[in-house]
Amino acid sequence: MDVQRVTVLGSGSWGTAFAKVLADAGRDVTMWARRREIAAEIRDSRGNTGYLPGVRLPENLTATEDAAEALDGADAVVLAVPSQSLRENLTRWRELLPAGAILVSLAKGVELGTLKRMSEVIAEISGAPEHQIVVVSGPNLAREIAREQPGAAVLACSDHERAMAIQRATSNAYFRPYTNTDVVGCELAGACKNVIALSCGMAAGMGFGANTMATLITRGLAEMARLGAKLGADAQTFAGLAGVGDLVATCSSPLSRNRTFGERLGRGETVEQAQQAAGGQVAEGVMSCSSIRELAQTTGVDMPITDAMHRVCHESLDPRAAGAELLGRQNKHEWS
Ligand SMILES: NC(=O)C1=CN([C@@H]2O[C@H](COP(=O)(O)OP(=O)(O)OC[C@H]3O[C@@H](n4cnc5c(N)ncnc54)[C@H](O)[C@@H]3O)[C@@H](O)[C@H]2O)C=CC1
Ligand SMILES: O=C(CO)COP(=O)(O)O
Repeated sequence: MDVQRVTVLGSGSWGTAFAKVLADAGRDVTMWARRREIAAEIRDSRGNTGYLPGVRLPENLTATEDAAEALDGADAVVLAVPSQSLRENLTRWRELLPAGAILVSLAKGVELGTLKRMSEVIAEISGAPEHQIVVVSGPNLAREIAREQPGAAVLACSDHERAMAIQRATSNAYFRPYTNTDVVGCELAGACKNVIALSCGMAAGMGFGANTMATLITRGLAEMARLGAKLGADAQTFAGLAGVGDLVATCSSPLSRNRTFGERLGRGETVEQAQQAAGGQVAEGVMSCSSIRELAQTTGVDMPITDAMHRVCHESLDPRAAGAELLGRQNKHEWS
């Protein structure tokens, strides 16, 4: 199975950085951009300054605002739009997807309303079987990868051959992708860590230090892993790149949009103010805290940090009151 021609649908931060990873691994890449001027900038000036300032894109990467043109003849199609817009976007693209193309999901979220993981949404809308869908997860802050800082990722797919085809298509001097067959665990971990990063940002915004961060990261990991166990994920995944790896990167980096969003809330800004400051870029945890909370409630899993983030973001709970509530919960055994 050879993947040479790849289409990336979405030209935001991660879509562009991932397109560069593919191009630097020798693939021919065409990006689709919603805005004509972004497609023109990528094509003509080799940059996407709004999302990745200072990054020069390789010559074997081009862009168009025409989805049909972008998708023509693709061996693999990378879906690089925010989770809550994936259904709507994919519905417009589904007739254009080349038969048999591997569908690669970059989004980290759980759909509001349906509570579906992204690969489930992709299978439903595209009609593709699950073994044709590869999920990318791991500690992948787009700006670091676009600057060619060394990093790794997980490519999860029930079909090892397809995971390996995408592995070959993304391996380069600065990016090391590993394969994994635990699609459920990788997707849940990627979605949940954004919510925990919101909480860490919030704690930082309130002036708290390393102990508070480590507590939120560790107890966040515990609640993510509980949800994963309930939904059939492999426990090992949470100790790997998609679990603790992504959690540590996102919770501790000022480059994370989720952490930054939380930090603004912790400093006393409203959700609307934090949203405005994000300048149209997505902090997935703000929506996923609600869908993950509902998923936890319907499956009987205790996720107190996620519940608190939902109430801060959507029910006007004050971040300090949320912190006090988390500390005031009934005492318990660490692993109960
Ligand atoms: N930025 C990062 O470092 C990483 C992001 N991700 C995930 O990848 C997914 C995409 O993220 P980014 O590329 O960073 O997002 P972004 O906000 O930087 O870009 C989103 C792209 O999707 C397009 N788009 C199409 N329909 C849209 C809609 N209805 N609303 C908003 N944008 C729409 C935008 O025009 C833009 O090109 C997210 O689920 C994110 O969690 C995963 C790993 C790293
Ligand atoms: O998923 C990410 C890093 O792996 C990016 O996190 P943010 O969306 O918070 O920037």
